[in-house]
Amino acid sequence: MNTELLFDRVLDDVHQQGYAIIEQALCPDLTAQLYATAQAQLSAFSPAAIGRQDEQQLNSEVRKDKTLWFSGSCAAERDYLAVMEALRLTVNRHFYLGLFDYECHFAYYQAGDFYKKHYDAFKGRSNRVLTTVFYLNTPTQGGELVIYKPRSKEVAERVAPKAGTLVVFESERFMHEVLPAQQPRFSIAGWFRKNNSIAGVIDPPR
Ligand SMILES: O=C(O)CCC(=O)C(=O)O
Ligand SMILES: [Fe+2]
Repeated sequence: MNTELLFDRVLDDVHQQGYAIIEQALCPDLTAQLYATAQAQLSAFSPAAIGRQDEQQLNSEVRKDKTLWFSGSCAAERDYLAVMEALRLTVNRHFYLGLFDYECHFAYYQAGDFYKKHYDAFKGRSNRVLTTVFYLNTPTQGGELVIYKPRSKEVAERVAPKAGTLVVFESERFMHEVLPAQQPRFSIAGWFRKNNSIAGVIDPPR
């Protein structure tokens, strides 16, 4: 999909419903290169932490995936970041959200790994405005992303991870979870942030 069409669909769907789910969002070559990049660095992934730096904890009750922050050292990472930068500028032009940067990591869920219901941001406490999830492979079973309706226990969407699918949603509005993976599941989770700082500390630090 060309980026103009992609961005139009993200803008429309986020505007209308607060989230967008777009298949074949990036060219298959780039998706494959990102997948290869993630796999090549597998030994560098580490158990994901939850909470802010001062209170960061490993909580394997809540999430089991392993993550690796982008280093920008590979061409595929830089190409992905360039698309997200263009999306950031487009979103800012249309929604005046004042997004000032984007951070992302690879995530790897092995069979049995999950991420229980959570918000990526809490009203007034975080600077994460928009969440992005981009899937790098297509497990045939398990690992669905479940997005809940705002202030409700009802499911809004159940997304089967599929290589090339991009999901974007408003971080403060949508509770979501990752159901237990049954096969290896690779993705890139990212956040557009606004420039909040709490007690002079940019939040959230890595
Ligand atoms: O991988 C997904 O589908 C969502 C991951 C997620 O919710 C997160 O990393 O915060
Ligand atoms: Fe999340």
